[in-house]
Amino acid sequence: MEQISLKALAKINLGLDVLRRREDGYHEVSMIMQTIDLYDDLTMEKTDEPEITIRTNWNFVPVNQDNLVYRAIAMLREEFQIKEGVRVSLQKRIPVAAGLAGGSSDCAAALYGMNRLFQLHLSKEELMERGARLGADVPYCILRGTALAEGIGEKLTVLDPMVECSVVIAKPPISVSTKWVYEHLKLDADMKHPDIKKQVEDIRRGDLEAICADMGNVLQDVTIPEYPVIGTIKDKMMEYGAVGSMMSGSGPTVFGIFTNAGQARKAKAAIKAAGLAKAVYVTKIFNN
Ligand SMILES: C[C@](O)(CO)[C@H](O)COP(=O)(O)OP(=O)(O)OC[C@H]1O[C@@H](n2ccc(N)nc2=O)[C@H](O)[C@@H]1O
Ligand SMILES: Nc1ncnc2c1ncn2[C@@H]1O[C@H](COP(=O)(O)OP(=O)(O)OP(=O)(O)O)[C@@H](O)[C@H]1O
Repeated sequence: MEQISLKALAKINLGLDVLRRREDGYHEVSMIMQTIDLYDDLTMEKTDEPEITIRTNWNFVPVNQDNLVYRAIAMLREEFQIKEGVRVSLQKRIPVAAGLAGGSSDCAAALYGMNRLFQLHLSKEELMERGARLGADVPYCILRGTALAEGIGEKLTVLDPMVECSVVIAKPPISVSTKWVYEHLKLDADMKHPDIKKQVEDIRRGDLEAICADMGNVLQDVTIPEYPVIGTIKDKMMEYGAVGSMMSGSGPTVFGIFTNAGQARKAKAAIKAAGLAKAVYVTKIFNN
């Protein structure tokens, strides 16, 4: 095989709790991860020249070692002493620095692609282990589907598949650094924690109303006061018939869960018309 084309899918967090801050600055979390049908296209091709080259449609996305795709390829090339180079074409669609794991998912796809292109015979678990070195969300992006993520996000338990539904994604025109959000989180006794265990049970029962009622993301305590537009988009989603709406990951993207695709399209139009976000998509849950 000389070339491979892959879909790098985005995720949302249906629940996100932070339990404690570790000595190294990372946080112990308990989160419910869900893949959605919004993706970047990644094509990887073997080359004789021993270089990694990345082309992308979005000029603000780095194409050097700052790109997680580059790091994934470099890591496996070194480990397996690969002489050939890799040419990558990356068609971005997932908003960047948005809380949708865009970079992490591209990275996961690159690890998967290297394994196939160079027949490295790594198992999924072995790929996930290597992914954890590049980012907390990368192992999940290799696993995909509905999962509980613990530890710093790398300890994964597969859950029952999430109820099929429409998902509206709206990214307001602000960039939020994940590091900054975690650093500004106040882990005190007043913090309201979502009940992740209960939400796991809601998913098992396939009860969409309950899943949405139990949604919670503690990182919103940091982002909403700083960027009130996040709260305004949530309100708009609810006004237009969402069963639930919340910020994904460290934000600023807000997602809305809809049982009716027509309502989802109307919510998208309303968010755009109100000038709350330009990057608005109607997509759906993606189960493996
Ligand atoms: C917000 C989420 O996207 C939710 O899924 C993840 O928790 C973040 O995952 P990620 O972007 O893959 O995170 P990394 O690239 O590994 O880390 C970025 C920064 O986020 C902070 N970070 C990340 C994960 C974690 N469990 N605790 C943290 O404190 C650290 O300051 C780190 O420097
Ligand atoms: N393949 C990539 N696509 C987009 N950005 C990337 C990529 N690789 C590295 N980056 C860098 O990573 C930063 C964060 O982008 P990314 O889209 O991964 O964030 P995110 O959606 O917040 O992810 P997460 O949900 O994991 O926090 C960007 O500022 C960008 O410069």
